[in-house]
Amino acid sequence: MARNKYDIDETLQSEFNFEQLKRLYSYIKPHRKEMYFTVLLMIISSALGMFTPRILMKIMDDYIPDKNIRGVVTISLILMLLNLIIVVILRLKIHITTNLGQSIIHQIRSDIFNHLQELPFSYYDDRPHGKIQVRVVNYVNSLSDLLSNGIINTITDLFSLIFIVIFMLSINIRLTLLCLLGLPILMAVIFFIKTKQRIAWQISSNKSSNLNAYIAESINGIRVTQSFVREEENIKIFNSLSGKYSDAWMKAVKYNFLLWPAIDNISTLTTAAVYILGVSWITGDVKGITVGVLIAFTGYIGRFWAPVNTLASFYNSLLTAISYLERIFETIDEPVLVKDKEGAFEMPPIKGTVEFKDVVFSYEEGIPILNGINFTARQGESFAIVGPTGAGKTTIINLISRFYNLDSGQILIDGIDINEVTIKSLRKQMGVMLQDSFIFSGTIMDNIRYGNMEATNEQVIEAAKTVCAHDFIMGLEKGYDTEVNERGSRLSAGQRQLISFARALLADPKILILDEATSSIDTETEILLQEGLSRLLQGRTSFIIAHRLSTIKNSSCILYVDKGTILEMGNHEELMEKEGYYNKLFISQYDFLNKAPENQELCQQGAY
Ligand SMILES: Nc1ncnc2c1ncn2[C@@H]1O[C@H](COP(=O)(O)OP(=O)(O)OP(=O)(O)O)[C@@H](O)[C@H]1O
Repeated sequence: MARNKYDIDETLQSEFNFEQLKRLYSYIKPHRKEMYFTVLLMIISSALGMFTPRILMKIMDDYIPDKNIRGVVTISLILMLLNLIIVVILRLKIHITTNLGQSIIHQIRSDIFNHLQELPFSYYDDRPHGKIQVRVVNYVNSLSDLLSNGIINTITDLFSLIFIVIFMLSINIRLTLLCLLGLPILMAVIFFIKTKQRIAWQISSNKSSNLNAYIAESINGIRVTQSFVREEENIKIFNSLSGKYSDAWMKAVKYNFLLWPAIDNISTLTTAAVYILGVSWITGDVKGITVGVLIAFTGYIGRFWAPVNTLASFYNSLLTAISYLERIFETIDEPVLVKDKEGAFEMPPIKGTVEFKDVVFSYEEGIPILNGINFTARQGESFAIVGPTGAGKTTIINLISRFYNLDSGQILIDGIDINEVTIKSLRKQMGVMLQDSFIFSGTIMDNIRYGNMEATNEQVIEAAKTVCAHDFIMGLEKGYDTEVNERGSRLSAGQRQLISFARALLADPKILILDEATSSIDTETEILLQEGLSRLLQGRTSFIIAHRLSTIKNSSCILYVDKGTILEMGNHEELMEKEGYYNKLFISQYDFLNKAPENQELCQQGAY
């Protein structure tokens, strides 16, 4: 059972997790030199900006009363120069930070994707693919603003604040203290909303994940949806999920929006207080407070609240980012359950003996799927596995490639326990054709070559010829260079199977695993294919699952499996003689097919 579905929220972390920020820093660390340089530039720019109100104060209090026009002109030129330097610094900062943000994001995205490549089938069995996708793309992108601007702006703004307070103090201590009175009020607001805001963002990220999971599922299942006229139902589900996401987002954003009005109100109140008290202090002849001082001071007050605003935004994006980081790191930390054991060695060139010894396996704890499987397939033998649907056939062959870990027992290849060797060296020597013959976007040639990246074009064509795929490929407009879409939607199911069949063969494996490899291939092609297939199986150990029993009649051994147990084992003749499960299955299939007039001719040809 899937651990997670599109309508089930993922669990939330209950605490603000500083560990995630520490880990985020490990991505920033390699770029710290550029970061320090940019912060330095920004500090210079902000320090330069601090001089403007002071210069204005000088004009108001000295040059204008003295009618010193030369002084005004000189000072104006200095101001222009300062602004020019600030603009150049800002341009440089934008350039550096954008590159920086993107490199960090690229690194995080690569780490998730690389890890996803390692994760076992069980990880993908357990959760909707849309929820995985949203982490790699959307969540990582959401960090972009924080990484490219947020951190640098915050450090710079902290310095700006310090400068501003120093400048303000240097002008007038009394007015400065009046202005700083607003800060504790702001702190109280932040403290009040912080936990609610974090949880709101976590919920919002969950809802977006659910929505993405459903969109991915709907796109994958669109053919079934349209066949069963389920469009309206789907739209309803989509609208409900989308609505929940919008509501969650609005709620989270509302907390963010609480901060800005709070800052605005506090800054307006303190500015008003500075004006009112400042004017009354000027008229009351309080020492050190002049018109110039008041004008310069209000200039600083404006600048004081701007960085406070940025810091509050940073705090908001930090909380949002933490809800995404939680998911991103969770994916990167997902344990690779099927991995090389310490001291694992390279699988020597496989000869082909495969032995199952008391293999017990379950996908989920407590629900055994295989209950002690025992058999030995010797080098070059072809083993067929038959049985009712859900019997455990695919599970048996998936274990040979070690796609899952066993609960107990052993699988030995040439006498070596497959747990003892590296997974890559094991899988490289096997040709596997899974039930879902997946086609990647690219050319037909690329798709077949997936089985052996070093294969030449001639080898690819040879493999295609062996599995009777060559003729239909040559019939496509560009032959082997014809582009196919992901999942091979422009190919028929049988054509897709032939391509993945060729792909499996190209690896020239000593062990060949074919799960329903020929189920969608028409019977006439299959008759042709049988010949190629029997040539191909020579010298290789093969495991074939086929519902069409004609395909496996000539196998060295047939395993009849039901409910995770081998009920019968032997070749076709032996099992037919036994008059047990296999015999019953064979006769019922033969009868069924023979009754259909169009099949009679093919039956006589031996296709069934
Ligand atoms: N990823 C999974 N997680 C949990 N249970 C699973 C998983 N895959 C298969 N099963 C269960 O394991 C049992 C055996 O499945 P398996 O795919 O091996 O059957 P099969 O004999 O190949 O069936 P079919 O002929 O229909 O392909 C089934 O009961 C199935 O429900």
